[in-house]
Amino acid sequence: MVKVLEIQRLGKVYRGKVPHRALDNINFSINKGEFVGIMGPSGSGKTTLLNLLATIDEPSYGTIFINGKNPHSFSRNEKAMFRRNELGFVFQDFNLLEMLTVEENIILPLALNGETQDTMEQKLVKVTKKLGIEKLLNKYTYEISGGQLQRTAIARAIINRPSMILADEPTGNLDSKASKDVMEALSEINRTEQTTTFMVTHDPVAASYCHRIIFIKDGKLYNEIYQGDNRQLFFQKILDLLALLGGDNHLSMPHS
Ligand SMILES: Nc1ncnc2c1ncn2[C@@H]1O[C@H](COP(=O)(O)OP(=O)(O)OP(=O)(O)O)[C@@H](O)[C@H]1O
Repeated sequence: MVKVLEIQRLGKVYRGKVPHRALDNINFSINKGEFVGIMGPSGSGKTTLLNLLATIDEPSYGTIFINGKNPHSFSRNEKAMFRRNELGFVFQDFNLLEMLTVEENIILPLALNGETQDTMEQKLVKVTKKLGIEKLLNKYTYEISGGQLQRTAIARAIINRPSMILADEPTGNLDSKASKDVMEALSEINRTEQTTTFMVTHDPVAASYCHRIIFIKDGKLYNEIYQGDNRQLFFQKILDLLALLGGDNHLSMPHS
């Protein structure tokens, strides 16, 4: 198994009048092609962990290897290149640019890398077909629905074929129908492209699409569970663990 992510003894202490240990001795790894979710109560350290993986914040101790590289040992410019080439980001509020069309938003990472018009066109066609948004290319972001916005953001995240997608509450701003569309799109991409995906979520239905969920509490690993082949049972296990954790769970059932 190729490890795309390896986290060793990772810790983060926020310095302040009263220092706060937001992450404490975290160890885990993610294999190529895995779809892993992270859940935990508010304040448990999920965003902190995501920020460290995204290289926008520095660990206090421990190491992170992504694709065998330790991006925290890089210079500022190298980190920016690393983010652009190795990571794809999907956010709760989409982070698309309003003054650009769907097409322009999606090809932005390629344009920044100086790719040719032909290459951009080829990659655009492939990725937008996969996400079922090929008819929306000339629309502006205010002309499309939440689910379509998130599928556009996913297209932008994967067009460079990153080593890993980091998704931060990708269904947080969506109704249940759009959430289902987005989670099915992420699953399909994970399955067909072997895109390793790491997702923070509070939503147990979204989480039930993952192969594995890691639970954290007070900055420490608490438990992890695997989907197996029964998503309904996995969903129930997620609810049970959230109840144990004292997490906020939505008591809706997964869509079949
Ligand atoms: N910049 C900061 N300075 C000091 N403390 C911080 C900072 N950022 C986060 N914290 C603290 O670290 C802990 C973990 O926060 P974090 O945002 O990672 O939690 P979370 O699991 O993402 O929460 P939520 O689900 O509410 O988004 C919290 O107690 C928070 O108050």
